[in-house]
Amino acid sequence: MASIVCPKLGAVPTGQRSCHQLELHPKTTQKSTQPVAHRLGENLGFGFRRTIKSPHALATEASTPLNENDKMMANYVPIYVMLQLGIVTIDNVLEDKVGLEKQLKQLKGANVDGVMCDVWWGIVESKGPKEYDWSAYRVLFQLVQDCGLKMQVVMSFHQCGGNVGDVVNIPIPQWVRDVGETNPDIFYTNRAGNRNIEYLTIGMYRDYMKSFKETMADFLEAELFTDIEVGLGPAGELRYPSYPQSQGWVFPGIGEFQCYDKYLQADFKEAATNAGHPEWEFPDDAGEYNNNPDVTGFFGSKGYLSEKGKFFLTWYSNKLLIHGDQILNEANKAFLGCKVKLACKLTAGYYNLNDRDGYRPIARMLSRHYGAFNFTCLEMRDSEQDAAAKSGPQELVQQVFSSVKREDVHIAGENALERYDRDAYNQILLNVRPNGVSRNEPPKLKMEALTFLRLGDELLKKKNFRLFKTFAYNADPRTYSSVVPLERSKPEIPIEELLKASEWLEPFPFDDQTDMSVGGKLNDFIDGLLDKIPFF
Ligand SMILES: OC[C@H]1O[C@H](O[C@H]2[C@H](O)[C@@H](O)[C@@H](O[C@H]3[C@H](O)[C@@H](O)[C@@H](O[C@H]4[C@H](O)[C@@H](O)[C@@H](O[C@H]5[C@H](O)[C@@H](O)[C@@H](O[C@H]6[C@H](O)[C@@H](O)[C@@H](O[C@H]7[C@H](O)[C@@H](O)[C@@H](O)O[C@@H]7CO)O[C@@H]6CO)O[C@@H]5CO)O[C@@H]4CO)O[C@@H]3CO)O[C@@H]2CO)[C@H](O)[C@@H](O)[C@@H]1O
Repeated sequence: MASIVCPKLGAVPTGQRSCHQLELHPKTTQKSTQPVAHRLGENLGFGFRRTIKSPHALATEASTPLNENDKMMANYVPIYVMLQLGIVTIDNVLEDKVGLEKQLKQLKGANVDGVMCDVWWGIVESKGPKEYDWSAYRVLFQLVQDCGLKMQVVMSFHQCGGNVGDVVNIPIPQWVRDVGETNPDIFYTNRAGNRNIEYLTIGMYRDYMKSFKETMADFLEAELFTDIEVGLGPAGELRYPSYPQSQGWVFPGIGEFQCYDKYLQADFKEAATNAGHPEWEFPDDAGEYNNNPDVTGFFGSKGYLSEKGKFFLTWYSNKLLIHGDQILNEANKAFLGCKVKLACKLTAGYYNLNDRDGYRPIARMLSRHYGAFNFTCLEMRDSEQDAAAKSGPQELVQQVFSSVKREDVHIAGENALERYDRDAYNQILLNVRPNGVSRNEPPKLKMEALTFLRLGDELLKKKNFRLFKTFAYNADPRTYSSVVPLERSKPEIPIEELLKASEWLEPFPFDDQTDMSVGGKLNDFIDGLLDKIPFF
């Protein structure tokens, strides 16, 4: 890496909390060695009150022979907004249909394409195995459809509660938790033996997806759902429950490995024995949730770079890769032929080093399922991070974007935390089109979709919503194009082939700032004045 210190474990200086093993805390990147661009106030004449032209308008003006459809789609990034977590209550009721309808119409008026919604396992199958009750979700889907919006639905096999922003508590079904009472090893377990009941280690989700498909056949036929986000772990993300607030984790603690149940212990023992090292055990010096890495032997003293450390991390990260592959394979079978795209949410903290790309093998795995890679933290800038955390979200997004594109996989994005300010919007806009809008040809770099977190009173406050509308316009929402019918997954890719994609490659260059800015500090000042005018 010439100019950018890539997000990697190996580059973490002592005491820094970034780049942890795949189950650790979520902010993985090392800061860039380049000065972070502070762009406040530089954007006059761009974003305010639509003084810029939308990507669509620019493409339409172009003199090159793009056809109309190409022009429209070339720079287009569809935008979705996440619905509230408890929109269907734990009692399986869509409580405030009238209120929601009003909000959805506001989104539609802001040219938003669609909404993302969790479909909670803990609600739909709460009464017993295979006793599904989809009624409230059908009402919700009908409402969204009537409002002219599309949907990204999340197959939420995980618990709601215990992550940042989880304002409601929706556990996994009681009957599953009852099984856990008699056999707690079905849950992820840390070294101290604490069980985590957010998500199961086993794939028991096939029937749920099949039932969803059968019950929602009419909505599928009407192409209401564009994406099926397949829940692959806590918060719906492909990860271990390695930084649970419910067990006392706070940012930026390093988190803990979650492999101490008897099944994973036996699996590791077998793998180590096959590798000629029956004496190898899990690391006993990897620290606790809120440690700083330098106080641990495994990270601080570079145990992770030893032969044994590498073996463990490879085994641990491969487990996650295989888990994702297996569940996506089931999802692919369940939704085969439907006009939907499978998607998978990812976060930070994978086995990603100076010389090892932790993301591209995942993208390669996704490629065989025609899956999309949905990444987080689009809104975050390095300069906003606590220096002690040594967190570099900008480089992380850049790396992930590049790795995913290199595998020819669709990339989508979300913001990690709720933000309604110009800096966040501008950063998101930069990340969705890292080299800006292209006038004459499709942009080389572009995300395929964007989901904004989250619908609610805060977003719909007059000032916030006004700015959001400018942002949505600059992302250039248009009518969503049809998704092609899902094809059957390609043949399984051997793990060795997947891991070949961990070779480190230079990320694609990103611009310093978006060409679709929603403005800067001065715009905020003017907005403050406008707010005093009641009818504005
Ligand atoms: O419906 C779909 C699913 O929805 C939910 O899951 C989503 C979840 O809601 C999302 O937040 C997101 O969660 C992931 C995320 O993608 C991962 O990146 C990661 O998040 C970590 C994050 O990357 C880390 O940086 C860190 O965040 C800490 C942050 O860096 C610190 O600065 C601090 O933030 C404070 C902030 O400093 C403070 O100023 C204030 O900020 C607010 C501000 O005051 C206010 O004016 C307004 O502008 O809003 C600001 C932001 O709220 O508060 C901030 C928050 O306290 O602390 C942060 C940590 O608390 O750690 C993050 C992990 O905690 O991991 C997340 C969880 O895995 O994406 C999820 C998936 O879509 C549900 O949980 C799911 O069940 C649903 O399926």
